[in-house]
Amino acid sequence: MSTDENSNELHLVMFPFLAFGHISPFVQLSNKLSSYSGIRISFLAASANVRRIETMLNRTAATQIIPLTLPHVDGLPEGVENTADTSPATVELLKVALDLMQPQIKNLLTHLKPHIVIFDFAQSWLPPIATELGIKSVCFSVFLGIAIAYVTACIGRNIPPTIEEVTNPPPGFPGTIGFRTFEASDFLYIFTSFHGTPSVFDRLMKCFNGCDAILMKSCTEMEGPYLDYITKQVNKPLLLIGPVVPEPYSGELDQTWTNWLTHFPARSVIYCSFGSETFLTDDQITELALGLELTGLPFFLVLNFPANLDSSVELKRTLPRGFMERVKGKGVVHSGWVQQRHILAHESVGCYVCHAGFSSVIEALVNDCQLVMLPLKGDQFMNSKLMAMDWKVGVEVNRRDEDGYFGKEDVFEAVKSVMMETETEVAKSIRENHKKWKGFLQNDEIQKKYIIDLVKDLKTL
Ligand SMILES: C[C@@H]1O[C@H](OP(=O)(O)OP(=O)(O)OC[C@H]2O[C@@H](n3ccc(=O)[nH]c3=O)[C@H](O)[C@@H]2O)[C@H](O)[C@H](O)[C@H]1O
Repeated sequence: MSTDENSNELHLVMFPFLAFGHISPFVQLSNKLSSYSGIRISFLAASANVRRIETMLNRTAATQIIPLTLPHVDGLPEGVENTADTSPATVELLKVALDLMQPQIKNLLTHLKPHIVIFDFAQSWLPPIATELGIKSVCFSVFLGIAIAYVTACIGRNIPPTIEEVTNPPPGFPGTIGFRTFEASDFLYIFTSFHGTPSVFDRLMKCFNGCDAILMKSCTEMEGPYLDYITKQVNKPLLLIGPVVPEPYSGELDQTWTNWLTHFPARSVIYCSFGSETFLTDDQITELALGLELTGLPFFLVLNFPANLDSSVELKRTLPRGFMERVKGKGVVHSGWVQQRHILAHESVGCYVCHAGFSSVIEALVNDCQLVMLPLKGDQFMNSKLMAMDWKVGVEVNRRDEDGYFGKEDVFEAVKSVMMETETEVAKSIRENHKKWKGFLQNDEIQKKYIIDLVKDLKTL
């Protein structure tokens, strides 16, 4: 592809799925690229999401946000335009709305005339539209290579795999990482069709087949064998962003939390949270809360609930009886958004119990807290395996194979292994590996090199 003869400018359209877990990596990518001269970004966003994106996207003269109108879909309340604002019952209707946007997107692309449209897994209808308009399309995976590799292992199947097939790594799959029964059962979600729309697997395959290149939020140092495996499976150019480390939030940590955290000795507090849209079941909340109490360490527990529920009612309903009184002065439970990057950077925080959302684990690694993972859905299982079994930078809470049940003792044992038994070989090597990856992730030169190469790759697509 050749850029505009006169300006040599590369105009990119960004088009993420309607979820902030997806919008955020598209914003990170835009911010990395727009810091280079000659890159123009048009960021497509459903109207209701624009204000929040404005606070995240570095605005330059060459960056614009273009509001989209989400078509009406029966059952999807007006103004609900991202997964965090839906209820579990209506979340899949967002894909119905997205699919109805094809004429709007075609019209926009016709007028914007970008060189490349960078799009998400759900917009499987986009590559043919882009090709028809003479625009290159790049499918950007916000998931790690290891998760995508496992999906591409199913290429060529006429019917979805069975749970038994998913639990065993397919021939040629790098390493020995396979799924447990409850993880395999969760993985089968990608083969399920809702409201008559294509399954995630079908969408992803159409995206991969139709696009000009696949862009991964990863790099060879982090996931070389998995990226090689994907390349073999999809037979498309694989572009890499490199190690993407979220930019630190500006400003200070809220005074209330600073005051609370500062009460405790350095590296003693457990921060426990599950990202932007992962919710625990009642039983999981009970066992987690009791497990944290059992450690005897101070803790800051963040529990969120689907948008259609009242979180204060849910907290009262789900926390064990007498729990808040027993942990008074030592533990806090909060519902709602917190300044996670500030919290992880606070010197009192020594352990992060989390869902293994990729941004969250990276944020833990660039700080000094120990990583205890409790993955609950989708790519989180694979992210956690990469961290615990490949990189060996943290531990996973032990679970029952058939249904993923964990008890308070399992939470306690996992925390104990990294926070109290610090002289064991395992704990020592976890700390060593953490240090190594922290150095790698903080190396600006490596990050810059990947972005420079990516810009070159995009220009020559
Ligand atoms: C692709 C999708 O991303 C999802 O990610 P989610 O947004 O939960 O988690 P992270 O990647 O850790 O990202 C979460 C991001 O939100 C920030 N944050 C979150 C909550 C809060 O209260 N305050 C914060 O600052 C946090 O610091 C991080 O930067 C899931 O894994 C899902 O499985 C995956 O498919």
